[in-house]
Amino acid sequence: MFRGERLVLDRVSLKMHDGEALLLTGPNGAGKSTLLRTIAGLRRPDGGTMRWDGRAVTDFALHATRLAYLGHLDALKPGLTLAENLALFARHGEADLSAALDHVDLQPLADLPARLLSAGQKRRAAIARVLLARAPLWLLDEPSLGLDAAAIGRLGAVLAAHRAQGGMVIATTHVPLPLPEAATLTLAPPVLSLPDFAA
Ligand SMILES: Nc1ncnc2c1ncn2[C@@H]1O[C@H](COP(=O)(O)OP(=O)(O)OP(=O)(O)O)[C@@H](O)[C@H]1O
Repeated sequence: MFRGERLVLDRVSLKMHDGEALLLTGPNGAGKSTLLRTIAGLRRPDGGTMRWDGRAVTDFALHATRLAYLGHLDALKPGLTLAENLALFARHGEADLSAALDHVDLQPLADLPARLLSAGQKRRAAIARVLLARAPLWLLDEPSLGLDAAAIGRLGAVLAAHRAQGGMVIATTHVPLPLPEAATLTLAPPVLSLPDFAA
């Protein structure tokens, strides 16, 4: 996988089964987010194959229905309330929305305009959105970023519940995450060459 002129990921291979979790680690610039976005179908690999249940992924619209992606941006509409924002993703009704808010302890803020949420509250809202997707594969880019200790505990609970139901989790992180028995894939530091600094 190239980013610009630079080969960022090369000969990376991974396999996941139901209920498993994988931590992507490595220094800044190693390609963790790039790998996660590639698995999410948001970037096309320059080489290699991605398979789901043994079949090459070619229909990326279908692939998108299998996963929930949590990136660095919160993607909340600032003028809508938290509940209105999440309702856009609650395909299984109000009870589902309410349960998701409970899981991240945001029920009391449901009617607050999203622009008034703190950074950690926005992160919790993004986790609620992941829950609402009801997808088997969760792709989480630094999910604990900005979360306080209590919120990290609740994140651990939702991750465990997801895996107990056969769900899979791939998460990038620079800090320990509440993901017991997760495998770890450590990406190598980026190789910087003179052309990287040119122009
Ligand atoms: N839009 C872009 N164009 C060119 N190169 C990019 C672009 N975005 C990222 N890169 C480069 O791709 C490499 C991998 O970036 P990536 O964001 O995947 O790393 P990361 O491991 O997630 O880093 P971090 O720990 O800082 O989040 C970096 O060297 C970065 O400079």
